[in-house]
Amino acid sequence: MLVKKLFTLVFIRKEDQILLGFKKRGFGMNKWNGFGGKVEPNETILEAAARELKEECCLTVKPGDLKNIAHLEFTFEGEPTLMDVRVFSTSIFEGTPKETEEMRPKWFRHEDVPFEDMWLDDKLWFPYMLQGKKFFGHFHYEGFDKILNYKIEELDSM
Ligand SMILES: CSc1nc2ncnc(N)c2[nH]1
Repeated sequence: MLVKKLFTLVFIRKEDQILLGFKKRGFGMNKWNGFGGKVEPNETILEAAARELKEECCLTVKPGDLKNIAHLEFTFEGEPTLMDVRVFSTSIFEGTPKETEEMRPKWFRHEDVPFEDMWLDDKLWFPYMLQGKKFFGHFHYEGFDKILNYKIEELDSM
């Protein structure tokens, strides 16, 4: 039976750019990604998203300004884990992105998003996000470098 683990993933937008962070250690190391991580028992998902963003690139957002734009699930052949990733986005933030021990932040134009240095699934669902759509995606991996199958469904509301 699958063990579900809840994660947040935050994308900060500014005009025609999106903020990504280069992960310097831990899970997803050496990949560009959004900001986020685990949800602690004593916090809401929105509070966790705002906390991780601050910890990882020193930006401050109000939890209430985070819009839930996607729900992603990741499963892995032969593994009992289901990663339940709640994706949030906002263009309302305070501060300037700063490098931390965890992440090196950088603004990217949409056409310059470095998919070759990101999780394989990102190039499949980023277009939905960049076009302002809401969606559900499930990606079934074999290891971390092969997607056996996936589905993406647009949603009218989250
Ligand atoms: C383990 S598979 C995976 N793909 C991902 N894409 C974007 N952000 C993540 N945290 C991701 N994890």
